[in-house]
Amino acid sequence: MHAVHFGAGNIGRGFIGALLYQAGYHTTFVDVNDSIIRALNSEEQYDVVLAAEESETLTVKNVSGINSISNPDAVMQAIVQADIVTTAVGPNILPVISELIAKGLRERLKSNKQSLNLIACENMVGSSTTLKENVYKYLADDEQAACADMFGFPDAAVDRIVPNQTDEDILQVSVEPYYEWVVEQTAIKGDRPPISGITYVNDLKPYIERKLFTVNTGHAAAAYVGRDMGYTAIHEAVRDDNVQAIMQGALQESGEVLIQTYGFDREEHQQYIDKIIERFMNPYISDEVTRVGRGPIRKLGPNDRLIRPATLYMDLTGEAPKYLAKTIAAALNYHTNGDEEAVKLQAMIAEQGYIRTLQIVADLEADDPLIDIIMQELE
Ligand SMILES: NC(=O)c1ccc[n+]([C@@H]2O[C@H](COP(=O)([O-])OP(=O)(O)OC[C@H]3O[C@@H](n4cnc5c(N)ncnc54)[C@H](O)[C@@H]3O)[C@@H](O)[C@H]2O)c1
Ligand SMILES: O=P(O)(O)OC[C@@H](O)[C@@H](O)[C@H](O)[C@H](O)CO
Repeated sequence: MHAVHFGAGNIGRGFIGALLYQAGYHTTFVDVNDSIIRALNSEEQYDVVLAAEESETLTVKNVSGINSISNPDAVMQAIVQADIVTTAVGPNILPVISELIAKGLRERLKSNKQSLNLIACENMVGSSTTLKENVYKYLADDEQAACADMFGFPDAAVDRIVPNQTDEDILQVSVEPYYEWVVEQTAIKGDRPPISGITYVNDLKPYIERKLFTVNTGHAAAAYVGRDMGYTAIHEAVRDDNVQAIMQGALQESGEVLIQTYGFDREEHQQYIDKIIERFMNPYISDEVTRVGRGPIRKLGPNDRLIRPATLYMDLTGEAPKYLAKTIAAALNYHTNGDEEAVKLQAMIAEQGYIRTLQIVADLEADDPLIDIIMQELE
């Protein structure tokens, strides 16, 4: 079996690649980072190290790589032959890889009559659906119709904390032991990919929203409030009582939204929150606040981990989402020169002020009450 995976980064190598290997696939990683691609082709394997008191190492074999900038034709051919295509490149990169995927699918329609599933493993609601919409922009109407018959784009939720890597072996990845990969089975074409680590569900929405509005909401609170208070690592930030109080408060608010929307059991949801906070505290992982806070404009988007639960909380309870608002305020104050979006956000604020910037990035109406609530917290 052959897998093509776009994005040989932290989660690509540390999670998806590992599960594909364990399921018996040869994985061709597609990336623009030439050092990683060269290393994959020369080593043909890499280590995934579980960051825990009793560390374990899995050697992921049967891997190779293609640089999509220098060898796009090889990527197209790999898509023609593939049994599954996955991505973990970041939501902003999905439009960038879509043209090449469209070319690969067009080529495949001519010679390979097997169905294919393409699963985007990005932290967003509707990642594979977004990939599909972008891929279809490059296909004519008749090609789209043929693709709709043959190719599935099941949405997915992926959860495993994989920090930026520091080992001198550029392929080695240190990961937390926990993982969850949930895939929407109703959108699958042909047989379900035989990957034992995947949980197939009929309705993905509760799973992706529970993950995004708990793991990622809590993580964002720790990162933005932690950064504001001078912390560099997540496990240190979450040990600060002030950070902890805001993060816990934000998770109670997003939890209320999830419980009211999906009918989750209150006690079980609290256990889910507690487990996640324990994961953030893992002393064997050093996760930088700048990785977790990366892309603040994306994270302040209307459907992302902060604005969406805050809006729903107001709608459902009629109350102010005080702790989510504190986190959003900290996100608006997020400064770091190494992050293009953080620099852009601060330039927008300097030029247009907080209120207008928030309206633009969060797509809020000028009279949305959330704006005032956030501004009060900002002060
Ligand atoms: N790291 C985590 O803890 C984690 C967990 C769950 C989900 N995710 C999601 O996985 C995705 C990737 O995150 P990450 O942490 O692995 O980031 P990362 O930066 O480590 O990896 C992204 C990879 O994509 C590559 N890339 C960039 N442009 C590309 C292009 N045009 N074609 C092919 N490859 C390209 C980069 O070179 C990099 O290797 C994001 O959507 C993230 O939200 C991450
Ligand atoms: O990947 P992002 O930028 O959407 O979010 C940063 C982290 O919260 C995220 O990568 C988590 O580590 C991951 O979602 C855990 O499953």
